[in-house]
This record gives sequence, structure tokens and C-alpha cells, in this order.
Amino acid sequence: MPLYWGLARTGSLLDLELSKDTPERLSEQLVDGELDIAPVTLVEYLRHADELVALPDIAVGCDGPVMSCVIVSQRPLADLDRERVALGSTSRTSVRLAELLIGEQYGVAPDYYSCPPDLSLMMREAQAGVLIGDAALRASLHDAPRLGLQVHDLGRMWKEWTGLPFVFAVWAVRRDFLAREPELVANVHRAFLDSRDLSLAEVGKVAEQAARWEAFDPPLLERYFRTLDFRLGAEQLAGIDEFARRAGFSAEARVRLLPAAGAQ
Ligand SMILES: C=C(O[C@@H]1C=C(C(=O)O)C=C[C@H]1O)C(=O)O
Repeated sequence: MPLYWGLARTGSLLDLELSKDTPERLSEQLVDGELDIAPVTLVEYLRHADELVALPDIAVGCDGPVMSCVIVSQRPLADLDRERVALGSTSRTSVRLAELLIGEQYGVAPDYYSCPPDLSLMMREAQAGVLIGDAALRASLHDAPRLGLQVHDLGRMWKEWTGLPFVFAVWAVRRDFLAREPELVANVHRAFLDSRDLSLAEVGKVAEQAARWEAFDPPLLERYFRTLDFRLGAEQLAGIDEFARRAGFSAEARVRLLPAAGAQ
């Protein structure tokens, strides 16, 4: 993921205790207070909005297709009423977005259940499944065409529905930690922004390195990294507010950004 590549490249943040884990574990550890700063999936942020502050200008989102957050389906989405739909257990936000789109845009009410993110298992037990990350890329690029399955890109569907960007994850700091260590938070924020900028400037190299342990070639990975939208500004916040409203979060569940340095 281009957001971390630059950290390793420049050796930033080596004086801090860094923790590497899957996105859902990092989200969980942040909301449990085991981590002070971490990426957090949007739905978990919204559930704990009163304890967290988001770092501006960095996120994992899209403005149109995202490629890696998809519904894979054996039949048209309009035909899923009362059919089983598997929700990949590594996702919190894409699964909620998929439920919302299927219910509101297609007017059907499937029977949802949680399932490990494995396409063949999902297709044995259900008519459709929601996948994110590598499993989604593998499913949509390799398996779905081979098996004759439909792929529905959640970023594209959201854009068609609302005209807005979508944000899957933000970087957040716990409020109590921010109050104690504002300068450290500013430094960590800066390091992530620099890492993101460096990685995007050298995205071809990032893709080449990532291709060594992924089942995709460098050009495909480069296209994917350029498809993701790493910004978090006014338009992305509008997308977040629209999702929070449509998904039934309370008016208090809003993403609040850390004020820019010197603005307090
Ligand atoms: C773009 C992605 O977004 C991810 C989607 C998440 C979710 O659905 O809960 C969580 C973290 C994000 O980084 C991806 O995993 O490919």
C-alpha cells in the first residue's frame, strides 16, 4: 500500500513504537485504546466519533471505481431478494455500503451472513459475496471472468447513486492522546503525508515491489494505486456525511479533522 512504502524508504517514525497488522485489527486496536494513531475503517470511526479526530488530507477512498471493493454475484443484484449474500468478514465499511446499495438502489432484501473472504466458499453457499482488498482484486480480475460471475464495483455504484467520492478508511488519533501529544501527532501526520507523496511520485517502483508478492503484474498494480484516492478534503467529507446519513448514523457521528497547524 503506497501509504506505508515511503515510511520504510525514508526511515521515518523509527523512534516510535510501530505496529503492523491487518486493517480490521488496526481499527479494533485504535477503538480499544491499544493504539494511539492508526488507519481506521470508516464505519468504526463513525461508531466511535466522540473519541477520535481524523488526520486531514489522507484516506483510502475513490471517486468512481475503486477496483478492490466489490460485490461478486451469480445473478443480477435486483434478483437477490431473500437470497443468501455473504459479507466478507475482513470488511466493516464495504459490507455496510453493499447492504445500503442493494437495499436502497435495487429495493431487495437478501439474507446476509458473515463469511471468510474466500470467493469459492462464498459462491458455494450464497448467490453473491462482498470482498475487499487482494481477495476482491483476485476475484474481479482472475476468477469472475473465468467463472462467468458479475462484478459490481462499490465505488462506481456509490458515485452513480450520489455523485460523490467514497472514503473507506481514514487515519485517526485518539482525542486523549492528541491532548497530551499534539506535536507528536503533527509529526506523525507529516510523515504519512510525505510517505504518500513519495510513494505516488515513485508509484511505478511501489508497484514493482508489490508485484513480487501479489498475483498481479506491475502495470495492473500501478493502475490500482492510481485508482485509489488518498485525499481527505471537503468533497470526501461530503461523501462521508452522505454515507453516515444514509446508513442511519446519528447526526453526532461525523468525521472531525485535526485543525491545520497554527489554525488553533
Ligand atoms: C480500498 C480498500 O478499502 C478498505 C476497506 C475497508 C472496509 O471495507 O472495511 C477497510 C479498510 C480499507 O482500506 C481495500 O481494502 O481494498
